[in-house]
Amino acid sequence: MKPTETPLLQLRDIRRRFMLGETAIDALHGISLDIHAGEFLAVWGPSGSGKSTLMNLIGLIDAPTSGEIQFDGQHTRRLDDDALTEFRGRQIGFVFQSFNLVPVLSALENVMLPLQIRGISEHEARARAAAVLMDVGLAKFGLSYPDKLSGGQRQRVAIARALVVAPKLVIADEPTANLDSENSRIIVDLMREMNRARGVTFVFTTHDPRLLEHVDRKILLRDGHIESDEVMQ
Ligand SMILES: Nc1ncnc2c1ncn2[C@@H]1O[C@H](COP(=O)(O)OP(=O)(O)OP(=O)(O)O)[C@@H](O)[C@H]1O
Repeated sequence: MKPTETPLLQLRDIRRRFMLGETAIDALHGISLDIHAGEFLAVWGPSGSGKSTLMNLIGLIDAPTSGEIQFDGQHTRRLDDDALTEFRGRQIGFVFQSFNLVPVLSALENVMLPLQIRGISEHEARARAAAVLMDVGLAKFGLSYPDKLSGGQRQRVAIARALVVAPKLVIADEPTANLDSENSRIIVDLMREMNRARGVTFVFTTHDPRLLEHVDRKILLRDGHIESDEVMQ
């Protein structure tokens, strides 16, 4: 990270209020944060602290109630829904705790899907997807369907699917929540390897402090506030 570079993400005084009937729930209370290209960052904290809410805002899936988010210098508030969808599709990959693979598609076809949605030919999509599957160690499993893969393997497919469009940012909300501790470690190591090899920025959330050992930076959320923001040496 070069300190003079424009941050990949700039969040300024972000607030997010949910209304449950007449009751207001303030999930985030004025978060300001810069994330630089190439960072490998974990957001952690207790249940209900606002981690998923923050991920949805950083991933441009949700909009803040107030405050400003710039992605690569672009004021996201100025994008309409179609522009935002297109922008998100090009710039951001997502990994979910429940893997979210399409059960009727093979591992390779799942990874091809984001490329085909963008109109890339089947031939090219197949070649690009196969290359990324190889990078995540699943070259031999391209023809396997999700129900024949272990949880750890499914999450590797999901990481390949997130990376195949060559996004600047991958957001992973609790990517290890459905995995045992050994597979959790393997998934965090794989994300780290992909971060280093491809220069892709990763932001992931976790409840598990053991997974914070190899991150560049860890942000502790509590009650919708940043309690600490530690950069590792
Ligand atoms: N759609 C919603 N409607 C109402 N309240 C919500 C909504 N989404 C989140 N909240 C509330 O906002 C607060 C933060 O929730 P959030 O899911 O971001 O926390 P979290 O840290 O991700 O929790 P967990 O670790 O359990 O997933 C909680 O009080 C939650 O109940």
